[in-house]
Amino acid sequence: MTTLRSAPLPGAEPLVPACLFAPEPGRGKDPEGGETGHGVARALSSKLALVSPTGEEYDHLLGQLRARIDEGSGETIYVVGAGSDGDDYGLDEKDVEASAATVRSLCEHLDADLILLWERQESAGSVRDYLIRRRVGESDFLEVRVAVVGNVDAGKSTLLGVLTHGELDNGRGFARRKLFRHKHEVESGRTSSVSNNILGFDRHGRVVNRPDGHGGGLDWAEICERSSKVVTFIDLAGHEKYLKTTVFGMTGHLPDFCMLMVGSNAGIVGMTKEHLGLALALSVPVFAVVTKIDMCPANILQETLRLLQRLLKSPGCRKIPVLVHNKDDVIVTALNFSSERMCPIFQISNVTGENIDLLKMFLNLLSSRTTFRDDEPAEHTHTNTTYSGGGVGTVVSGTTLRGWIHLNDTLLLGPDPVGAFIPISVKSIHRNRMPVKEVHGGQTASFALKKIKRSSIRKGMVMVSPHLSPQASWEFEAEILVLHHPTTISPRYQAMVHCGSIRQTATILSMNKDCVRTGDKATVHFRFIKAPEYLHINQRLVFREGHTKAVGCITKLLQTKPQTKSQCAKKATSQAKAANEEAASPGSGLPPAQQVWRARRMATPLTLNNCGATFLNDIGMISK
Ligand SMILES: Nc1nc2c(ncn2[C@@H]2O[C@H](COP(=O)(O)OP(=O)(O)OP(=O)(O)O)[C@@H](O)[C@H]2O)c(=O)[nH]1
Repeated sequence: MTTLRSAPLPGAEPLVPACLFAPEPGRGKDPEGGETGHGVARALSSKLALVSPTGEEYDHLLGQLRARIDEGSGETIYVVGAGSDGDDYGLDEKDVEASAATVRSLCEHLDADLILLWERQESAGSVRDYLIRRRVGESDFLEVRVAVVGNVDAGKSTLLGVLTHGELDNGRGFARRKLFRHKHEVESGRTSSVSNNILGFDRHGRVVNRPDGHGGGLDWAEICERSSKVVTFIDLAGHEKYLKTTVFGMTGHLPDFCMLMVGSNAGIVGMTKEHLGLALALSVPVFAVVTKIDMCPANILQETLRLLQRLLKSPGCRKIPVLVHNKDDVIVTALNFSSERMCPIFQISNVTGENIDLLKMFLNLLSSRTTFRDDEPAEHTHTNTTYSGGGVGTVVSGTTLRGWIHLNDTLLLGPDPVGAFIPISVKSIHRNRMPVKEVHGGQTASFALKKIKRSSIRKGMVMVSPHLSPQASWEFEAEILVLHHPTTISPRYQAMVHCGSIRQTATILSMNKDCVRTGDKATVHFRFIKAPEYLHINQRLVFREGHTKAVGCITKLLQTKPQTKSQCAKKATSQAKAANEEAASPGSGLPPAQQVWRARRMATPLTLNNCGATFLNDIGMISK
């Protein structure tokens, strides 16, 4: 059992090693009759392994399952009746029941729930897939973050409305109305900001969210209380106008996975490739959802699927697209999804509800990619700040990257404009609006802070354990790859750096080449223009300005010492002067090359279709 069911897909790595054993006579003994580890290992690989294990074998199983649950951030998929020793898959009814009883007993030992996902018939009998999920208390739940991207009108907000409010769409924007936050979004039907929506699954894998009608809807805290897993969707804008916000959503909200939405009638248009490229650059595993199959002629749907698969297989992408048709496909793709190469494709309709169940099942099987260790010092990044009345004060929200944060902990908040960190105390903690006493790495949370002004908090700030002795950097070195730039990039060029939740303009001070063009790689020395930031080596970054895009990785942190007060005052004066000049004559303060670029950009407004294709062509994602 616990092998990757059926043949692994080409190039996909099995999620778990083959294992498990059977208590056949002589198993686990060498020819002289002595016990051997090798014998147990061989036994572990048989499909009969769980039928009636010996004490030693049971302990092995327990250890193995515990390790796999830890590795899977609290859950794993277990296959009963399929060994890796070459025997035909399947067990007769008696053996399958005996194996299920063993798995149930293992789960009880580990305080985990056992959910039967699917039973199928193979040549030698039944094979069962189980989801095993560690039980969590009422105030805890497993968390997975999914960024939702795709071109405008692909049906992103509508799908989230359908999933999280349990009501189908009418094809004219009914479902998305429940999600929009701004009046102009309701009027235009376009998402402009990053918004979060949650979908809860209970311990039996059933959806917790309920339709709103007749007072049946649940608020976020109620959903979280009743869920053992909560999928948080980060709904991002499809329109190019809001690309800056969408890039921030992808880098700052640290999604575990990316759901790429494609309207079957429109096909691979506009920002689809741009968003896919962004997910690839940030190494976020992608699954695709093709919507509107209810209204799309069969030949157009097939053409969209063909182009999507071609795009995913192309050299720049190197994914393995798999069309998901049934529960079996869902389990196989979920098992292999963490390999990053597999890309399941769902075909759904928000109006008829076709295949929405398969998508929900898949979402329930996704596990967080954040590995978490108990002994790491705490680190939390901020993506949002609000002020709450009623004595609550300033509330910051974001993702805890490492360690534990408890109520009343004292942490260091920073960096401020001069790179300093100040001690703060955590007054209250909420996860998805549910009050909790602590959070750990991989979880999103909001913290109410004592004696902190809202104006002193900005995006990109962190809250870290004092043990980390944090230092902010004005300058850093990064290896970058230019995905698209109309001319050349050279020193003194400025653009926005997105790095985690940091979003700040930086200047190129120097590079290991005179200039770089589309497709070039370079080692670049950057300097932030406004404030130093808290960075890590190996952190991914996106560097962009208009159509210019580069991706990279931080290789060196430079100038970490805070500046002196006089340096700061001097800088503030020169910045104020530059701002006045810019206001009087826009663009005049830029280096000459950028002035030309700016003038050209002003003259040619961005169009929907020119950006994404060029971008992926540049990185060879479209095979010519
Ligand atoms: N017939 C049909 N219409 C759909 C389906 N999904 C979405 N729609 C309609 O398509 C339109 C666009 O859907 P949205 O959810 O606003 O698209 P979006 O991708 O969120 O667009 P932005 O927020 O601007 O990025 C709405 O009128 C929906 O009712 C579907 O599966 N079938």
